[in-house]
Amino acid sequence: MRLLVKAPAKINLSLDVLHKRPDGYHEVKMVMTTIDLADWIELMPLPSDTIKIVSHNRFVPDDHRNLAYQAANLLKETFGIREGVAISITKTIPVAAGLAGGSSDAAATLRGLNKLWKLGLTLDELAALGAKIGSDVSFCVYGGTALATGRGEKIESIPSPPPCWVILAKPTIGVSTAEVYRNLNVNAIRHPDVDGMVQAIHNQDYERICSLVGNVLEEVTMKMYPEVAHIKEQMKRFGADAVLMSGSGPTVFGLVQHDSRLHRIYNGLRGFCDQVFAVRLLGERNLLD
Ligand SMILES: C[C@](O)(CO)[C@H](O)COP(=O)(O)OP(=O)(O)OC[C@H]1O[C@@H](n2ccc(N)nc2=O)[C@H](O)[C@@H]1O
Ligand SMILES: Nc1ncnc2c1ncn2[C@@H]1O[C@H](COP(=O)(O)OP(=O)(O)OP(=O)(O)O)[C@@H](O)[C@H]1O
Repeated sequence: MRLLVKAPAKINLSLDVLHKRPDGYHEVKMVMTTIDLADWIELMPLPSDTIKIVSHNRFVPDDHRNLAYQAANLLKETFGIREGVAISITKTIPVAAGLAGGSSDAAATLRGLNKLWKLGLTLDELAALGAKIGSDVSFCVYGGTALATGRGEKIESIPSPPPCWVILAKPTIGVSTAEVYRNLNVNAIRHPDVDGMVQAIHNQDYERICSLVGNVLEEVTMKMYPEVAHIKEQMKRFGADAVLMSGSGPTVFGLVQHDSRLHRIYNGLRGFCDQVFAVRLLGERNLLD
């Protein structure tokens, strides 16, 4: 049996850092939502007891460093599985972009192998395993929209925001998440209103959602890469309703409700940025199953 699994990207509508923890991670409080920009993971059983990664993207490792490899390996070790699998990854999500591409590939691999190897694990169990691979993996196991706390692995699902377009523009740089967190001064943070964002989503109040978007990592990445600020300014100037950097960046996203404005923003960005996407929010969490 071959299995094809969708691995959607995420954006952070609100991202706050509360403090640095003794274990080196940062305690976060953030609202994340999946978007219809996705990698595809194909899982094929192998006769030998090995994990093989196939990817035609030169930025994606094809060995144990690949997060999808780590997901398969974790299941094999935890449940003593002797079967092999070939994992073919078709990338659409830009790499090292703040969109959780690798994390989503790992989450899709966990969901898919749960079926292929008939493990019968719940999403909560898969999410707990995912947290061992990376902080964003638990959210990606569920998808949809959530309030994430802890180091990002404690997930409370919330309704999805009202429908809108998401325009994404990625400058031609990749960002190291570890470096961005390292450069964050936790004593000089202007905290976004994450609770307000959750409330606005519950109320389906699009204008309020737009007014509350905020990400404390944005300033850090912008200092390192001024092109992020430039893209943000341009996206605002072209008429997006709200504009923010996702995760640790460098991708900037804009929310737009009117189709007419979408084309203007998209074409304007394409004038100076190679990687521009216009997609929809993905909707509720259980659409992934
Ligand atoms: C920026 C976000 O993408 C927002 O969703 C996440 O917080 C990062 O999630 P991620 O890429 O899955 O992060 P991980 O792979 O777990 O960690 C990469 C590195 O980022 C830093 N890190 C990550 C998460 C966190 N809450 N605090 C941290 O300080 C740590 O230095 C860690 O070594
Ligand atoms: N399946 C994968 N797809 C992409 N990158 C991967 C994958 N597995 C491992 N990597 C490595 O992880 C690094 C970060 O890539 P990724 O695209 O996941 O970053 P990101 O979108 O910034 O993640 P996040 O938003 O969770 O911080 C890459 O430079 C790459 O070397």
